[in-house]
Amino acid sequence: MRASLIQIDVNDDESVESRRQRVTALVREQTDADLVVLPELWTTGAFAYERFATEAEPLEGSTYEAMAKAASDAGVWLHAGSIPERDPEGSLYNTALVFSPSGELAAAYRKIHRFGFDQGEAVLMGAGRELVTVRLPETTLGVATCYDLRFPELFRGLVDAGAETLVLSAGWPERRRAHWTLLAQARAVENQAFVLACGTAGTHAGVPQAGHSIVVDPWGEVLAEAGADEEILTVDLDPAKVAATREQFPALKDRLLGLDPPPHR
Ligand SMILES: NC(=O)CCC(=O)C(=O)O
Repeated sequence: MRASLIQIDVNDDESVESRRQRVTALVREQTDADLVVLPELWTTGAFAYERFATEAEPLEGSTYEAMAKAASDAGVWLHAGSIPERDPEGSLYNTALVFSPSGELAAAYRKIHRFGFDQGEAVLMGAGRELVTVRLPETTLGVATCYDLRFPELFRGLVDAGAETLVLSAGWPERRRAHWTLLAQARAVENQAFVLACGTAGTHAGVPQAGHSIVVDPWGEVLAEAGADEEILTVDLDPAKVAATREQFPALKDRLLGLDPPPHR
């Protein structure tokens, strides 16, 4: 299975419409990939809080339409990153969209853990409540967004729901890049799953982005890592490695919490 992570440069001096067109063209070029992944809130920028309300779209808005068409033009599964979604009642969500190779919406995931403590996304956006997995022919995706990376219980829930490839779109800042790499590897090792984590490059709203999108295998080995600038990171994965790792080193079967206590010896 070939995956391409498109680490987009998200800068304030490019308009949303220009970036949307540029990214659509990049996705359409990925005809050799099975799965294409984009970052979090790449239209506005994950830290451009003042633009969330003005740039918010209905679920089936301009970005949805462009990405659905790009997925079908390229014939790829497309995790289109996330959009600032405005629901019919007017509430905002940070919503990731996944399209099938025929351009159908396969899943929408509203980010569960919002970043900012008592400001920014945490107060502007509503919280998602549902875990989302997507069955592909080669693997099952578990979908998560940026700050979710810090919450291992979410990923364990995705694994319990059948996920073998954990896909994270992000707008992670440079100043916490060490956490990004460490946590991506930790999520892969503890869940014995692939982790595909796609971030942004550039600087928006005064926040330099980490870049360094990363692909980690179920043993925790880094298969590919981007640099700091806009880049397409392409990697070939063997989906059978998940089952092989879980069989050869069956740590997931030794979980005790939530199960019956071990018998007394
Ligand atoms: N957009 C985000 O969720 C940022 C997360 C972040 O900066 C962090 O967890 O650190």
